[in-house]
Amino acid sequence: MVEASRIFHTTLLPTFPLLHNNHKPDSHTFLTNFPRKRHGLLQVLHCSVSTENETATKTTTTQMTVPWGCDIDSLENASALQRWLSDSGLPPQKMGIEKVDVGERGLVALKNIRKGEKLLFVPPSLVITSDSQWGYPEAGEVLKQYSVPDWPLLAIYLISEASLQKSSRWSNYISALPRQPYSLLYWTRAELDRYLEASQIRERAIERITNVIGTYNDLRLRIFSKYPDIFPEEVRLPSMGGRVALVPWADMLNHNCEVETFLDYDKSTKGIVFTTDRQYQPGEQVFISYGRKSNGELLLSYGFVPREGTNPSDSVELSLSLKKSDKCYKEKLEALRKHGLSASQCFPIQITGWPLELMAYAYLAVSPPSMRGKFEEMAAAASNKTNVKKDMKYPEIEEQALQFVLDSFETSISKYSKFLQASGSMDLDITSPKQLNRKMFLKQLAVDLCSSERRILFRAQYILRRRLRDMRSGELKALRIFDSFRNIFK
Ligand SMILES: C[S@@+](CC[C@H](N)C(=O)[O-])C[C@H]1O[C@@H](n2cnc3c(N)ncnc32)[C@H](O)[C@@H]1O
Repeated sequence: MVEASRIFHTTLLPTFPLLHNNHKPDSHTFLTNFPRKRHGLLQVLHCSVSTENETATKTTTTQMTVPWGCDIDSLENASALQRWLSDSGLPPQKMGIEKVDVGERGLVALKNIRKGEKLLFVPPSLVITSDSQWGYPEAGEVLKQYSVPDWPLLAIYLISEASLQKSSRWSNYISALPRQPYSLLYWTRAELDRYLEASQIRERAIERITNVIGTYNDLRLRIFSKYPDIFPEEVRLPSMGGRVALVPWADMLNHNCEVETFLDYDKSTKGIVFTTDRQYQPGEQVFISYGRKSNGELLLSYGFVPREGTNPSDSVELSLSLKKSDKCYKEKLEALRKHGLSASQCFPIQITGWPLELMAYAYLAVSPPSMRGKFEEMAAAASNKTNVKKDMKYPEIEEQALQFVLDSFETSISKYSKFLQASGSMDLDITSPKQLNRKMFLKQLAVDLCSSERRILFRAQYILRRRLRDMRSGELKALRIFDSFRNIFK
């Protein structure tokens, strides 16, 4: 549970237009007028994941939005949250919310903090889980009756509570959430295609969005349609990041790639804690780790990209493919499928190297028909099965395999370079200043991500070129020695 409580609202909630009738209209999210009192969830469920025009075009001018969350750099709501948490049982803290250089708002040490010290102690009563009490209990009961998994349940819970506004127990928390998350879940398909064409993270984002939509459609068919009073037809759920608890105070902590400390449940105090892995002076920002994630994964889930070269867990996915013209294409594909792989496969590349599985795939891709007896073992070594020998060596095709990998690196690098060169002059297709900020920001995130991914590929390219050069010059030397021997024995 607590493992999963590394919850970050940005993955769970989008911009959040709700039904209400006495708030300022928003330029890109609109809501229908609905009587608030009777149907808590009716209001709740007329919300949309979209921050794009899509929403506006489907709604009418009489619709209004309820403000929710705040600007990411707003301290006012964050301080109100801190006061409410203290009043609700959060023990005195050695950290306070402040404006910070990394992550806009964050938790900053108020006193000296020792290495190895436990911090936070958020009691279970202040953690949002699938067992939390619903402000609108009918909806909770229906969802539980259908055993809805934790993450969609929590997302619906938050929507529901947000619609209750001040009368929700969590209103201070909800008001402190950043209104505009930049995780890839909130990028439109056009934005993903335009800015992340070079990066494999685009596919991951599309996959995850498809997953969320699939879950929503499933819920709609199975549950919402059966309870139209509670869940009306127009329901649209926000994206949901697959987390199972929300920890209000803890999720003010920003991520640092070099920090090795994660949220945990402390049995003795029955609270959510983390143990510092370094000391902090007063005024220093305190960080946790959101997990050992690549820059692409951080952008995907949390909407930020760490500074280039600062993430030791950074990696980029390289796609390798069998050639359709390969005489043994069918046999190779069959061998791959047997081990859960396909004709096109992604492998993670780090600045320190690439996995053995990638080389095994490359061996298979370049091996001639005379090696068909080895296809099976090559495919097994390329798979993520751990009980097979991975460090295969086939000296007779090693050079071709390395060249094949190098070619794949170079194809990928040229895609990144094309995007990065074009990004300077990219027409953003903007119709409003608000959109301009968003587009500029997304473009910058894409540029940062692509630069860091290309950097890893450049390094890999350099290593491979050297390896091939050494190999070829070694062969040349051997050939020369062989020739001189031949001359001696002539
Ligand atoms: C759990 S919240 C942390 C609190 C957040 N800064 C706030 O003001 O609400 C996670 C969000 O903080 C920001 N963030 C966290 N770590 C960051 C980092 N290292 N660099 C930039 N932004 C970061 C991202 O917007 C992320 O989605």
